[in-house]
Amino acid sequence: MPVMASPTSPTSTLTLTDPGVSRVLSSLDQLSSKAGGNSLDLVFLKDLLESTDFISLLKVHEKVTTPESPSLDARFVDASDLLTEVCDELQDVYTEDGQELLCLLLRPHFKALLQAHDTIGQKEFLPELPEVPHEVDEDDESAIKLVRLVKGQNEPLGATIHLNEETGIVRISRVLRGGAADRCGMIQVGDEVQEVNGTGVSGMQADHVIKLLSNAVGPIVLKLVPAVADDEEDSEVKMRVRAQFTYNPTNDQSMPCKEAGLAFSKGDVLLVVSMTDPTWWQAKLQRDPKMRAGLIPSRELQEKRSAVLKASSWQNNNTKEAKSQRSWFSPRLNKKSKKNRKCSQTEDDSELSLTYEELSLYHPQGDRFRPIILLGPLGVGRSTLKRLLIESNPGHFKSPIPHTSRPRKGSEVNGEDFIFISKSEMETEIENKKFLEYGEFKGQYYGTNIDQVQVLIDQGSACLLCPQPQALKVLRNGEIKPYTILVKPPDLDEFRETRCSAENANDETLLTDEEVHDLIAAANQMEALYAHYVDHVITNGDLQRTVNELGEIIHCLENEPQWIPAQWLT
Ligand SMILES: Nc1ncnc2c1ncn2[C@@H]1O[C@H](COP(=O)(O)OP(=O)(O)OP(=O)(O)O)[C@@H](O)[C@H]1O
Repeated sequence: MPVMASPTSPTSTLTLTDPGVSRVLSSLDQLSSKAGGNSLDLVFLKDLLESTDFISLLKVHEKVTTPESPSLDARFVDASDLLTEVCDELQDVYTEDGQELLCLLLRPHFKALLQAHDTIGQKEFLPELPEVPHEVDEDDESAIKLVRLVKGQNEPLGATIHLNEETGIVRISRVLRGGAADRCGMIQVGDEVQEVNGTGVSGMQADHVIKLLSNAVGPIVLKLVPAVADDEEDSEVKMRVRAQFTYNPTNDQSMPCKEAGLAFSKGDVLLVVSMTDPTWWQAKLQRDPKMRAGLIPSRELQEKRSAVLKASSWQNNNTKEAKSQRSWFSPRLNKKSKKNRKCSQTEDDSELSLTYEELSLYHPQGDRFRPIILLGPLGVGRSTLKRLLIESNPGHFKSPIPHTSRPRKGSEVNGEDFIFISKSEMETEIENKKFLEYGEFKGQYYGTNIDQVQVLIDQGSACLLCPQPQALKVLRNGEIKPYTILVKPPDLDEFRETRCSAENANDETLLTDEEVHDLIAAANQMEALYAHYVDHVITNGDLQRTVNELGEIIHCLENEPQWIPAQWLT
């Protein structure tokens, strides 16, 4: 039997072929002549580079890294059969050596070894990935990426998809950590899936696409249109959250390093880049993603702090009662209001644990539009803006039909002007918290029922609402998915200028300077309290400009993906 030379054996015939190492050796020679051949370090290094161990390692490295290196396929995979044949032959050889060899070959360990060799030799360890097609549709202007990944037989793809029923577009909606899709590192949330192993998925039923993906085994080629990246930093973002509180690290006694803290305001969207420390997360502000990450209290820490705050405010119940009855109107405007508006929900935010609200990407659904809430103090102009939007596109924008307990008048049509129900029915619905808000006028109820909002969503209209802020608690859920715009008044000068030049301007509509100051203060206070529910803030100065701005915001809302509370999508 041939005896293999050990790599360290002095009889080894290995020679150095690596040009890089040869260059280093020749420069060592030059150095050693300059150093007079005395430097021990140089001698040591030269010996090391010329040692057979090192040269063997280099050869191994070269083999592994050379793409053209011979494949690792087994030469033959029938060693067990060969063994049987050899043993048969040896039965007839009666020499001592022949019998000794037969004994050796018949040993169960040897047989098992050859069986193992054959089994491994038949396995395909390097999966044959299908060729990425060269021909790309030249008419298709969108950039595409072809992702090849290998998934085990019972292994899920590790990504969820979302089918837009209107457009038939299938997108990646989640990539699960550590799954096959995540490991390949090329699949992002929002990518549009065009083909799976050459089969087009556009227009396919969602369950067919899921089946196609989950049934595919081994190598899979996905043709994807990359999602439009929000920012370059996206890949390092672990979670996107909206802050429900304002934070200033300089006032935080337990912050380990105040300079490393990140200040943010209620409503700011934060990109959390590290959550490894259970007490202090690292985050950036979405509006300034290029800045370095700073420390923020983790959700766990903030929940504890918020529980302590809640306990102390609970002792002061009377103050809370006063807050829940807060009026968003200056006294004169309040008197002008015909109805005394109330909300089904009167809890204050102090009831909530104010930490972070996790956000997920939501893709517009085509024919289901998110209702738009115009928030703002009375007199800022929300009804006017709502009316102008409806006039601009009456087939699209709608306002829910209000309910009333008062009797129908002459030409009024039930279900068009109002939904007429009895007082007791209305009281039951109020009890059941079905009204976003309701009011009493001359002993009769008027109110907006949440079901009417749902009716508009289901019929494919863009529902416009101008409720009091307390109604947000009824509206903000996964069924309704509202988009909230805070309408603020401009400063006193611009307010004067724009309101005086309005077509309907008269002594009744024009506010005194004091009332404008009250209005501005009420808007600021509303922003301070509800910023974490607000998606956009606009200033209602010039009327036409504000209507145009609203139109643009709503156009984006209906056509572009948006970040919404993650729990609305579960
Ligand atoms: N941008 C604007 N320029 C000029 N006048 C405006 C503007 N916006 C609103 N107005 C006028 O201000 C007055 C108050 O507006 P509006 O009634 O729409 O306020 P509101 O906040 O909706 O209050 P309410 O809840 O009572 O309807 C109206 O006379 C309206 O015509």
